[in-house]
Formats: sequence, C-alpha cells, structure tokens
Amino acid sequence: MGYRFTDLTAACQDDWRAYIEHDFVRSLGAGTLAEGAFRHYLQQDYLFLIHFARAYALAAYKSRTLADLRQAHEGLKAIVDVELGLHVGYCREWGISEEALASLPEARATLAYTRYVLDTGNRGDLLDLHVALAPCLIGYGEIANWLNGRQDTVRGEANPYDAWIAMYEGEEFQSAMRAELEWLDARLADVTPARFQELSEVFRDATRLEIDFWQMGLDRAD
Ligand SMILES: Cc1ncc(C[n+]2csc(CCO)c2C)c(N)n1
Repeated sequence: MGYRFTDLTAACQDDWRAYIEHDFVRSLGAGTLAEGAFRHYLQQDYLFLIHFARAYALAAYKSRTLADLRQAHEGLKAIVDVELGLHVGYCREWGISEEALASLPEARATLAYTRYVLDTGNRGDLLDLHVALAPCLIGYGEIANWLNGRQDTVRGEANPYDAWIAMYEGEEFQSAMRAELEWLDARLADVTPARFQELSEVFRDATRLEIDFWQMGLDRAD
C-alpha cells in the first residue's frame, strides 16, 4: 500500500516509454513529421476532444463530493468553452475548415480509445475514470518536457510544430498536470494491492491506446 502515480508508469514501463518516445513525437520534435500525418492527427484529435468532454461529464456523474463535482465541471467547461475553440482555430491555420471537422469519419483508433475511457468510467468508479484519463492528461505534459530535454528537438520558427510543443510545456497546462498528479497520488495512497493491480491494467490499456493514436497519425489510418 502507499501507491502513487509513478507506480502506474513503473508497472508498464515499456508501454509508457513507447508512448512518450513514439516516432510521431520524435519527428514532431525534430520538425520532420509529414504534414499530412499531422493534419490527420489534428482532425481525429477534434473528435477525441469531444469524447473527452463527455468523459468529464461522466466524472461529474460519478462524483461523490462537491469538490470532485466542481473539478469535473471545470474540466468540461475548459474543453467545451475554450479548448475546442482553440483547436478549431489551430486546425484552420493548418487548412482544415470547421465544416470539414464537423463531417469527419471517426478513425478506429479514436473510436477504440475514447470508448474505452468511457466504458472504464461507466463500469468503475471515479478513480478508474481518472486513471483511464491519466495517460492523456499527464502523458502530454511529460512528452513536452521530454522533447525539451532532447538535442534533436528544434524550437522556434524552424519547426512547424513549435506551437504544439509550446502549448503543452506552457504553465497553464503544466499546472493542470500537477493538480491531476496530486489528485491521483492522494487516492492511490490508500488502495489495496489487488485494487492497484486493476488500476494498473486500466492505465496500461489506455497507454497502449495512446500509442495506437500516434500510429494512426503516422499511418493516416481510418
Ligand atoms: C489523443 C490525445 N491524447 C491526449 C491529448 C491531450 N489532451 C486532450 S484533452 C486534455 C486535457 C483537457 O484540457 C489533454 C491534455 C490529446 N489532445 N489527444
């Protein structure tokens, strides 16, 4: 007992590194990622964000305390009122119109990942749901930090993907990531070994689905 978030990553170290250090991430950092792959990723990420908002709504439903209900409400508001708008604007800069986004077919990797998260939350409790969301919420912050520590990463105008890195290294995102880490550390502190085992499986599966999401971008898979 006395678990914390880092025990989840330690329990699936190979999958976690394969997610953080994926070829999509490396080439994005180096500025060599094919633009078509990035566009495909951005389009599917729009659908991902919509389902992610639904996951926050589910977190609200699963909340037993007012503090947890408020946290879920804030997450839902942030996505619906701010982040989806920013995403649509960013897509426009990449030549993807809002109309195109509205009629996108959903790729299998998007479908699998988002519905897995929602099913995990439905079947389990709020902690299951947060653990299923953790590779997304904490992984992207870790990815930005990992990229920043690499020699091969190109920053500034020389990298067409610089704005993407800047968003996830930014203080606003990094502080949301730290808050999520604290929330998880507090709850993991008193789970039993059997419960930790269940949660590790959820975390590993969600991490593998993040790997598939990167690969979908690279392969432009539908
Ligand atoms: C496949 C995929 N995984 C994770 C993120 C990152 N992300 C999505 S929503 C959110 C937090 C809500 O503010 C974060 C960090 C992404 N964009 N796409």
